[in-house]
Amino acid sequence: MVTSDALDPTSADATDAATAPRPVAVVVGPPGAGKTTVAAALADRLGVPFHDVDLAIEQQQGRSISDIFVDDGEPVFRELERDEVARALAEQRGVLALGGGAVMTPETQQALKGHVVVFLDVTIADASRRIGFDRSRPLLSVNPRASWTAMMNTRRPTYQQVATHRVDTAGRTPDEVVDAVLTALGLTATPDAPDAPNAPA
Ligand SMILES: Nc1ncnc2c1ncn2[C@@H]1O[C@H](COP(=O)(O)OP(=O)(O)OP(=O)(O)O)[C@@H](O)[C@H]1O
Ligand SMILES: O=C(O)C1=C[C@@H](O)[C@@H](O)[C@H](O)C1
Ligand SMILES: [Mg+2]
Repeated sequence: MVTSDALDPTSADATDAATAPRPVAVVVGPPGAGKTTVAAALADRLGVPFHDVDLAIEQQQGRSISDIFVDDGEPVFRELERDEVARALAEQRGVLALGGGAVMTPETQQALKGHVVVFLDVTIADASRRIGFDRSRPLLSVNPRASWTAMMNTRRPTYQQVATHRVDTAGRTPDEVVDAVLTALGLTATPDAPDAPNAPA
């Protein structure tokens, strides 16, 4: 399990309202930062559950995020997202990945206060290599590189404001990013988690 008592989801204080159990970490950042990939790998290393808000919305709605944007428009998606983030922050005890734009909703900025929030930083060069800008990202379907850059310029101050930790992903593999997150949070992987480097054979 995690080594920091303050962040241990199974700590004895878990029932105390003042120290209510929370996600070990909430991962934020723009499309292509690697939120889903890194949050899942981090959860594996720590031996805690992984929860992705984008995936949860798609499962709950029974349709893709692209379809929600096309059928109902972005404002409806943002309401669904706001509600799912609030639910996940209240219920999840593992590692949580938010959608790229979730932090721009004021209620979500408020809800993130007091949580451990990791901003995965990335440049346009790495983001475009990673995601290839296919049609599955509705906000990046026209002029993807220019749109991503404008989006990141607008959002960067908010990512920085909501985050308690920033981890640079440039030139790092997902496993190396996980190492950097663990170091930033002062945590070590649980030895018996299946993907821990020191897991028993
Ligand atoms: N550090 C990394 N180095 C190289 N490739 C990566 C890295 N992190 C993620 N990837 C790859 O980049 C792609 C996008 O990653 P991922 O879906 O995790 O990003 P995301 O931040 O969750 O994006 P979105 O906001 O669209 O959900 C995936 O194919 C993943 O394997
Ligand atoms: O950056 C964004 O605004 C988005 C990112 C994705 O994670 C999805 O939440 C959706 O495509 C919107
Ligand atoms: Mg994702």
